[in-house]
Amino acid sequence: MRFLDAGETHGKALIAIIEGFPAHVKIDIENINHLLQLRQRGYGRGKRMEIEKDRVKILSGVRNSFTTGAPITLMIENRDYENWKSFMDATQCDVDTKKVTVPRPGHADLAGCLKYEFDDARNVLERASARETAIRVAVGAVCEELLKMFGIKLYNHVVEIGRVRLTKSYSFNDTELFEQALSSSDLFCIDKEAEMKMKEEIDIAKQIGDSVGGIAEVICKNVPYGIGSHVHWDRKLDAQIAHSVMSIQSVKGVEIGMGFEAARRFGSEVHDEIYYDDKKGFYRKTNNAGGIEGGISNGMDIVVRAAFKPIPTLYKPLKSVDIRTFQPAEAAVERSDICAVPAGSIVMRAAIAYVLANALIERLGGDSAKTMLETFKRIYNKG
Ligand SMILES: Cc1cc2nc3c(=O)[nH]c(=O)nc-3n(C[C@H](O)[C@H](O)[C@H](O)COP(=O)(O)O)c2cc1C
Ligand SMILES: C=C(O[C@@H]1CC(C(=O)O)=C[C@@H](OP(=O)(O)O)[C@H]1O)C(=O)O
Repeated sequence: MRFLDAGETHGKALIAIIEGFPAHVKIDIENINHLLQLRQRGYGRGKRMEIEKDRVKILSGVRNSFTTGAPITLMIENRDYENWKSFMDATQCDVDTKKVTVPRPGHADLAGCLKYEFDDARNVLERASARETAIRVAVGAVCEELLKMFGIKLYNHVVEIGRVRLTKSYSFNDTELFEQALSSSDLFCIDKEAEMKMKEEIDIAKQIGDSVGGIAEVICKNVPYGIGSHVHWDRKLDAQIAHSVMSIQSVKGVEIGMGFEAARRFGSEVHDEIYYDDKKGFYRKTNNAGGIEGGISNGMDIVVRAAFKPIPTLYKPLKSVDIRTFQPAEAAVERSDICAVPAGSIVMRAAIAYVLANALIERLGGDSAKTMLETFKRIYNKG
């Protein structure tokens, strides 16, 4: 399976084409829209989210709610396009107004202008923008529909905002807690006390014209052993997850399981010892590996964390240089999010869902989900 996406942040729409998705998967469009709405939420989002009401349109590959095996085309319209038409039209538009000539440190503006030879960062930021993550969430939501058929479920939540960490301990089996956090917390946080402090952190950033990042976690449950492979670098599941998650705008670090902490411990404190029971088969008492050993899922929960840097656009702008005059200037600012970690956690979930679906298709043979289910039952003795 593969997918391409296209679309500018203030353009007409975002589009994705998923190719190689199996037939016979039931697609509930409201499940996709639900995740799109969650991605729009989160304390610290800016004014743009008041304009957009993301809903997906399925243009191909699905008939009467079931996939046909043909390429699936997804589209999300940008409501804000109406306000930008005269600057964004493909054939004729005003390219001199809304020019961005003072690049924002931390955004793609300067590097993009240098590489693509522009004196207007608008040509870069329109595509670099995390608006693109809306369509990636739609792709991930379609993938989740396939994963659900095999009992695989993904949960996302926020564990740190700026200097504030989650203090409440939790088990990866606390799935109700994760679900509750999604429906009742506007930070997707399982800990009410930490959530209050996280909001304060965002409020402080807002008051002083700054921005703030954080860490989100995704837990994937019921992933069968044996997806991904040790045999080649680009087939390793942990590598594919890291690639997919790192490609999300503003992600600067990805951890699986114990992650960076493992580097600080002795081997005996890190590796999950192996036990065997006639009923359970092989099992572990710990999951520091985060469900992946040697690039292959080992049957434990897959646990991924990502570090999101603070948003680059600051209302109190950083120092920069005008790319036409080379004179010092303050970085550009129109409007911006202050914190996008909750939204980022949904994007992360989608990025991982795509990787897991792809690896499952490879493992089980992916033309028809019916055959996949039969193979699944045969290998794993289920059902
Ligand atoms: C959901 C989401 C929303 C974002 N919103 C903004 C924003 O409003 N303003 C901004 O400058 N950056 C925002 N970003 C981050 C930038 O898109 C990102 O930093 C930029 O594209 C440069 O890429 P890099 O951080 O991966 O190097 C957002 C990121 C995410 C994931
Ligand atoms: C539009 C989204 O996020 C945008 C990501 C973004 C950026 O620079 O990455 C900048 C902002 O866009 P604008 O400049 O139009 O206010 C965010 O709102 C979205 O998440 O759907």
